[in-house]
Amino acid sequence: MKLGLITTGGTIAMRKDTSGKSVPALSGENLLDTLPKLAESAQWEIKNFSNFASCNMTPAGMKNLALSVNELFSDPAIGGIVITHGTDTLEETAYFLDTVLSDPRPVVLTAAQRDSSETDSDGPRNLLEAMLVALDPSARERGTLVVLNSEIHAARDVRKLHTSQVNAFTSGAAGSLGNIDLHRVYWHRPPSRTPKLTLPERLANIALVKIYTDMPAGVLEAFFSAAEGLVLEAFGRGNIPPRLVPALEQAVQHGLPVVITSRCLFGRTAPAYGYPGGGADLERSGAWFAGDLSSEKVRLFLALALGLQLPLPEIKRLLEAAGR
Ligand SMILES: NC(=O)C[C@H](N)C(=O)O
Repeated sequence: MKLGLITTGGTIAMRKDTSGKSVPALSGENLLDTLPKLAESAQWEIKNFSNFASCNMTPAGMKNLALSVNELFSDPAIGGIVITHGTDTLEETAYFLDTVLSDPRPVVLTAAQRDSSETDSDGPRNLLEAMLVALDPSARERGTLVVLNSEIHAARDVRKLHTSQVNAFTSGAAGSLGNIDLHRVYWHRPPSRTPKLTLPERLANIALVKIYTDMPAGVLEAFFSAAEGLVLEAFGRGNIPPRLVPALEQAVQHGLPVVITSRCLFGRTAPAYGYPGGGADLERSGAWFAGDLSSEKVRLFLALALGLQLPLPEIKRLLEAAGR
């Protein structure tokens, strides 16, 4: 089968420099050279999209990546696409692609936590297993997938939880979609359906603000002029210090969508508390809730939906469906 390989960079494509620090080094061709089995098992169409650390990825870059995926898929002989990416922002790119891609063929993101200079780098195995998933006929129509450490994750659920370990990625309570064992792909569950959006001409500029104890209202207000929408990463179930509520209300009155997420890694936000600054107070002030979708993913969803100029009530409905 013919597969596409799009390389964007990340530790998987890095090597140690003379000072012992990891820096970008390998092209797509170099990556395939690391494992003869990769070259044998598929015919590859390589696209070296970029070679940077994933702190350089942007929503505009994700949009270009989506266009590159669609361009590769215009070849009916391509059965699936593997994308290599840095782990730092991988879950964002995966979610963006999952939201805007509609082709049933698998798109599988993979990465590494240890660069290619390490004798026990996780890159070659991750790349090989990502290829096995992309080649698997039952990987079709499962949305954008993330393969690391022999696990297959759904883009909407996956998060990087550890800075350095090879088992850094988890899907929390939702669990992984499947795994790879002795070069065989096993599926545990279908992915949950998430709303799809078309690619807008322009992506809206959304600020993600982490709320902290004793945060001055002025700090929050400083974001209003800089953004077309706000994601407030609140405490717990979705609560903020009461003195920030008038600022939130003001943002809503200025027409900015304000979405409450949580600094808790797992579980849903909800307007469950009735005290000042509690979720019910925020809902009354016009804020929206997005279930268990992470702050970063809510930001991308808003950037796409506002970019499409969808009416705000429609965006609220879609976001609630995205957060389930
Ligand atoms: N493991 C990695 O890929 C981390 C790297 N800093 C990146 O995101 O590009």
